[in-house]
Amino acid sequence: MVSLEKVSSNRVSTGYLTKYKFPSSSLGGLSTQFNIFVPASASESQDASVPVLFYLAGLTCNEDTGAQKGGLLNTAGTEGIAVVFPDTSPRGAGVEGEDDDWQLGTGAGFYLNATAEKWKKHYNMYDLVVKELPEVLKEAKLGLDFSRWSITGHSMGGHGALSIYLKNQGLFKSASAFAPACNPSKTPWGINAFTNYLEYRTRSSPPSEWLPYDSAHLLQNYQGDVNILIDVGKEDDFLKKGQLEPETISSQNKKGVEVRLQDGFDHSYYFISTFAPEHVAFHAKHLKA
Ligand SMILES: N[C@@H](CCC(=O)N[C@@H](CSC=O)C(=O)NCC(=O)O)C(=O)O
Repeated sequence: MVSLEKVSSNRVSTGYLTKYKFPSSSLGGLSTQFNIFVPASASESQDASVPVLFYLAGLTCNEDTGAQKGGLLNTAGTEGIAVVFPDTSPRGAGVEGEDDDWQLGTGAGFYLNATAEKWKKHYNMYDLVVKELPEVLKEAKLGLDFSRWSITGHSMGGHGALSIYLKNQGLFKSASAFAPACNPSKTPWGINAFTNYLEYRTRSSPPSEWLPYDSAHLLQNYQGDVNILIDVGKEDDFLKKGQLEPETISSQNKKGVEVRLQDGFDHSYYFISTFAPEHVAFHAKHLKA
């Protein structure tokens, strides 16, 4: 039994946003924090259980960023969906250089399991999100139904949401992303992260060890139906700098994938909060089908 400690709780929308912390085995025993919004419908009757949406935030963010600025909770509340906001990396791992660069280390866990010696004890955000956190939440008996689970995220977190969805066929009902890094094995943030976090021996370019974390590659090789919604702002500086490459997804013309380019929007939470209600409604449709 994991010791889940309540840090704070705030009334919002139709329920409460509560912050918890617990020692994470995925993160080498380090304490990690997450926020969870639970709508009132989860506790109205003893056997009520609500569907779950995970929101994965981007570089330099933490468990508060999406909860406070994402604009997801009013629609989640009226739709009766719980929303979980994990942190973006371990904190205080003590790895040399982990606080030197905003694109690597603290705040930049890339939702993968590190295999390189230096990082592998603590930098396992993939296991935290996909395995450990759901188990901790099930044990806590908060009225969540993990047979109805969807995932979304922004930027690095959009990469996390799409790659986790595509790596785990059947686990999630739907995935969505705001300005995701779609092809990280070939774009600067991803190349930097994968070079550091992932041990690789292959001489291919990109190394084959990186491909299980590359959404464009995973979609290319995916057999079966998908439910994916992606929004990207046309005025996003990271789009212009080649970090996102949404055409590596849209050009595949897969049924069930919608990629929308939005006029005038940038990479910020103004963009995310504008489209967040539509993303929550998209997930609600699939979670309640
Ligand atoms: N400090 C950086 C910019 C960092 C940044 O823009 N982070 C984005 C996510 S980028 C991809 O994962 C973010 O969500 N920031 C939080 C916010 O509140 O906007 C720089 O120097 O460019």
